[in-house]
Amino acid sequence: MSTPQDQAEKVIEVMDLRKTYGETVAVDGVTFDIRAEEVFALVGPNGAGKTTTVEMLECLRTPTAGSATVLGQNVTTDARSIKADIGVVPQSFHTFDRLSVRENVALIRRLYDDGLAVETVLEELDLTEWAETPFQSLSGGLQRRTGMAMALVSDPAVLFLDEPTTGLDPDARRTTWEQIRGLADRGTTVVLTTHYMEEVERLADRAALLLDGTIEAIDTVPNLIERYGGAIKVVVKSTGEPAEDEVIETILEDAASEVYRTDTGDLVGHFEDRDHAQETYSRLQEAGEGRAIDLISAGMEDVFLQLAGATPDAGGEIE
Ligand SMILES: Nc1ncnc2c1ncn2[C@@H]1O[C@H](COP(=O)(O)OP(=O)(O)OP(=O)(O)O)[C@@H](O)[C@H]1O
Repeated sequence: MSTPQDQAEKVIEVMDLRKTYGETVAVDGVTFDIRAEEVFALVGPNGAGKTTTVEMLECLRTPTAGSATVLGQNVTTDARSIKADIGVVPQSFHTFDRLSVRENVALIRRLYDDGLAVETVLEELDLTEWAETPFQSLSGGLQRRTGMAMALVSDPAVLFLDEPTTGLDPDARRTTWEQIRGLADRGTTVVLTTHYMEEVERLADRAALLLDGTIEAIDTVPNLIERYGGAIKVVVKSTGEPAEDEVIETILEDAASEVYRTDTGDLVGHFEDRDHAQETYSRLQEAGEGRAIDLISAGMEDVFLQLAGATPDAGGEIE
């Protein structure tokens, strides 16, 4: 049965795309599509093939085999016109470091016949206050934001962001998420690569998990979590007095599909059903009289753990 989402306009269509560098298979035959106005995340640890995949879509690398279209145009034969229609913010990008934010954005604007007014883009990304500041004097977060402004001033239908918040502090990361979400809400299709699972949960409509050049799973974020995230957990923190846990333990034993005690003495119950977990959590709170009890939902970290056997650290490594 086709759903409304299936019928949404496909902005990018990828068929059995492959890229090898000598003996190294970087992308091993991936097939997926990206729909209009969604935020689509390619996730995976270092070396999974995320950058190579998007660089083929950005027409920066030639596929070894397979095919891909961006806005109906072929990445191998229509590179010039695709490049004119997309915006790209790589992890590191070229600017004139001594020129101001406004001057850098204006320089890019001049390369295009059509596009947005420089001031509009600066406002959209909350950069007006920094417009006169030389690029080299900006914080990492503002430099990244200037890169986004430079990519957006041509008014692209699709924006590619390579690890948009790597190296940013939590505040700058949250601001970036809000701005990216805002762009998608106003009609830009956003394709991003990341190894931050929280970023995927906060930002992405759909995600594809890449491992060793192949797609292990692809779906909406809630569907991925429901399918691969595993149990919802209710955790009753230890008081150091196991005798105090009798009533609590009985409630958990009766309700949960599995109950165990951690090394630190916390009691953990697993639930498949959210409502059942919530109801048990409420009963435990009543019975526990002020005991610390947590209801922990599954998330993308759990999805990654399930599919890759480990979660990536801040640097994207999973060893
Ligand atoms: N120019 C290149 N020449 C040779 N091998 C390459 C080249 N670029 C990437 N690779 C290899 O291809 C594989 C996929 O790399 P890619 O950069 O696409 O992964 P990634 O998921 O984007 O990783 P990261 O998060 O580190 O950017 C890796 O084994 C990498 O070493």
